Amino acid sequence: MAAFSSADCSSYYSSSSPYTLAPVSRNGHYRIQFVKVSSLTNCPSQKVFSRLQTQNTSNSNVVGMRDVATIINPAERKTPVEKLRDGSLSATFSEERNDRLCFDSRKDESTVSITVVGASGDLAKKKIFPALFALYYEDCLPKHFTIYGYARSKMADEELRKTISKTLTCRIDKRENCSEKMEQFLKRCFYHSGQYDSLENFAELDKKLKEHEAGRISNRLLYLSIPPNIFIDAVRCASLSASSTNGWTLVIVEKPFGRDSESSAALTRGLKQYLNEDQIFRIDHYLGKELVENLSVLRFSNLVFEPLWSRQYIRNVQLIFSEDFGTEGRGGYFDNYGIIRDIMQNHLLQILALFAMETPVSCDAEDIRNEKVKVLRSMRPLRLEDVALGQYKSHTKGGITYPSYTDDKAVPNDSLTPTFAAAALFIDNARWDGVPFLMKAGKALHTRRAEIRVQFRHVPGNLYNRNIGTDLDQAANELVIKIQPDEAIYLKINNKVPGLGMRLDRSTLNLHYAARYSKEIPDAYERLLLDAIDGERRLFIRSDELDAAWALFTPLLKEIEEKKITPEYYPYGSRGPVGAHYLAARCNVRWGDLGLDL
Ligand SMILES: NC(=O)C1=CN([C@@H]2O[C@H](COP(=O)(O)OP(=O)(O)OC[C@H]3O[C@@H](n4cnc5c(N)ncnc54)[C@H](OP(=O)(O)O)[C@@H]3O)[C@@H](O)[C@H]2O)C=CC1
Ligand SMILES: O=C1O[C@H](COP(=O)(O)O)[C@@H](O)[C@H](O)[C@H]1O
Repeated sequence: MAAFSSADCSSYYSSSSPYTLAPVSRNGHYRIQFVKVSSLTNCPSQKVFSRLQTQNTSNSNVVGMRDVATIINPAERKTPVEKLRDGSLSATFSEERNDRLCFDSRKDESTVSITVVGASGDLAKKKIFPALFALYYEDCLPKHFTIYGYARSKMADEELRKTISKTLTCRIDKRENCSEKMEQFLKRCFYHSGQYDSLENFAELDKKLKEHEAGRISNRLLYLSIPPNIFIDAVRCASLSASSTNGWTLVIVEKPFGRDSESSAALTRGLKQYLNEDQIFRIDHYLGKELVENLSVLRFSNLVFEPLWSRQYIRNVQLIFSEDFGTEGRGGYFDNYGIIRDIMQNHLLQILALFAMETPVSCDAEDIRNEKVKVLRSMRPLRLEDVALGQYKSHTKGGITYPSYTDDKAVPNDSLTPTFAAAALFIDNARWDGVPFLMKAGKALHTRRAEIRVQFRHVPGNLYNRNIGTDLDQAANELVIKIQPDEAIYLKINNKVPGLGMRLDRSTLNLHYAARYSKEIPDAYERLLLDAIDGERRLFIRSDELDAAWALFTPLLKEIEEKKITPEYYPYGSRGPVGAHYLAARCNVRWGDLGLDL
C-alpha cells in the first residue's frame, strides 16, 4: 500500500513551510492534509490554508489535489476543527460563501481550467455554460480559472462568447452588476476547434491552457458533453495530450453510460485505460436537484420520518417523471435509448436508491454510495410483466395539432421505442420486503413534473372509519416530495372540520419552497459542477452502482427489443396509456398523481 510522505509533496512547500502533515486513511484512499497551524486564538477570524491530496492506494498516481481555505473562528466554532493525535489541527471545510462551503483556491499558485468538450452542442449552451456563469456570479469559482469550449465546429472565441451569452441569466434575487459580471465571465471563455480523436488537437489545447495557467499549479476539469460513441477517443486524447502534470485532472462524463450491462462495462473499461475511477465523475443531474439533495436530510434529521420509513408503515412508493413536450430535436438520440434508459435506469433509480438506503456511516461520498449500491443489489431484476410501455401519437387540441413520436424526422416510421413506461420494482431486503416501488416516466404527457409519492398504510382499527366512509385509501397519509416544478414537500393528513359535528377532512401540511425561501433554487448543474471542482463525489455515480443499475434493467430491455414489444399508443398531452393503471392495480396501488392535491 503506497502512502504519501511529506517529501512527495515537498515541491509545493518550502522547507520553512508552516504546514504540518496529517495522514488520514479512509476507504482505501490516503488523504493527506496539510494544515497551517498558527495562533488560532490571536484573531477572531483567520484563514487556514490546507492542501488535500488523495492517492489511490493500488497505484501511485496522484488522483486529486485540492486547495482549501478555511475560515476558522474559534469563538464561534463554525468550521469543524479537529485536533489530531500528533497535535496538529485539521480542517477540511472551506470558506463559507453564499451558504455553500465554497472552495477557496484563491491562492495565487493554483488554477482550474475547465474544458467543455462538445461546446457547440445543445447541453453545453443550455446547461453547462449557464451553470458556470451562475457559479462565477455567486463568486464560487476559484480566483484563477479559464473556460475553454472544444468541438469540431470552427468558431472564434468571440463567436462562442456571443452564442453562450444568449443563454446566460442572472439570479432573480440578485441582479446587481449582472451585465458587468457577464462581460468579465465571457472574457475568461475561449474556444479551440479540434477533432475528438486527435492527440495533436488536444496538444494544441494543452498549449493554450498552459499559457493561461501561467506556471501555476494546474488543475483540469474536462466536461464530456458529446455523444457517447466518442467518449473514449476524447478521453484518450485529452488524457494523453492535455492532462495536468502537477495538479488534478478529472473528467465529467454525461449520460448515457452505455445501453446495457455489457456496453456500460465496456465504456468503464475504456475510460479506465486512461483514468482512475476517482477521476471519473459520472453525472446524473437529478442528484443535483435541491429536493433530491434534501431527501437524506428529511429522513435522517427528522425523528418523525425515519421510524416510519419501512414496510411496516409504507404501503408503496411512487417515482413519477413527466414532461409535457415530446423528444423535440433529440429524436435521433432518443430512438436508440427510449424512456427506460433515458429516465428510469438513471434518474428515477438513483432517487429510489437514496430514498430506500440504510443510514450511511457518514455523509462521505463512499459511505453514501456504499449504501446505495446495497439497495440496488437487493432489488429484483425487472421482468416484462412488471412494466407497461407507451408511445405518443399525434393529437389535435384547440386547433393545434401535436406531432406523434414518429413524426420526428430522426425517428424511423416503424419505431417501437417507448416514450412512456411504468414499472413495478421490489427491494428484497428486511426493510422493504413486499413494498412496490412504482416508477412512471413519460414524454408528451399532460403536465411537466417530477415527484416522489409515499403512500402510507391505513390506520389500523380506524376509530374514524364511520366518518371516513368506505374508501380507506382516501384517508391514508401521503407524503409528496415535489422535485419540480415549484418545489415542495407536503403531507396529506386527516383533520376535523371545525364545527359542532364530527366531519373529517383531508388537508395538507405544506413546505412550499417559494413561500418559505426567497432565494432562488440553484440549477442542478451548478451544484454538480461545483462539487466536481471541489473533488466531492457524493452526487456522482460510482462504477459498481452503475453495474448494479444496469443489471436490473438489462434483461428487460433485451426482452423488449428481441420480442419487438409494441407500446400502447397514447395521445400527445394525455395522461399516458391505460396499461399503467392495470400495472398499478396488480400491485394494489393507485397512482397518487391523478387527483388535484395542490
Ligand atoms: N441535451 C440534453 O438535454 C441532454 C444531453 N445529455 C447528454 O449530454 C451529451 C451532449 O448532449 P447534446 O449537447 O445534446 O449533444 P449534441 O448532439 O448537441 O452533441 C454535442 C456536440 O458533439 C458533436 N457531435 C455530435 N454528434 C457527433 C458525432 N456523431 N460525432 C462527432 N461529434 C459529434 C457536435 O459538435 P461538433 O460537430 O462541433 O464537433 C455537437 O455540437 C450527450 O451525451 C447527451 O446524451 C444528457 C442529458 C440531457
Ligand atoms: O436526462 C434527461 O433529462 C431531461 C429532463 O431533465 P430536467 O432537469 O429538465 O427535468 C430529459 O428531458 C431528457 O430526455 C433526459 O435525457
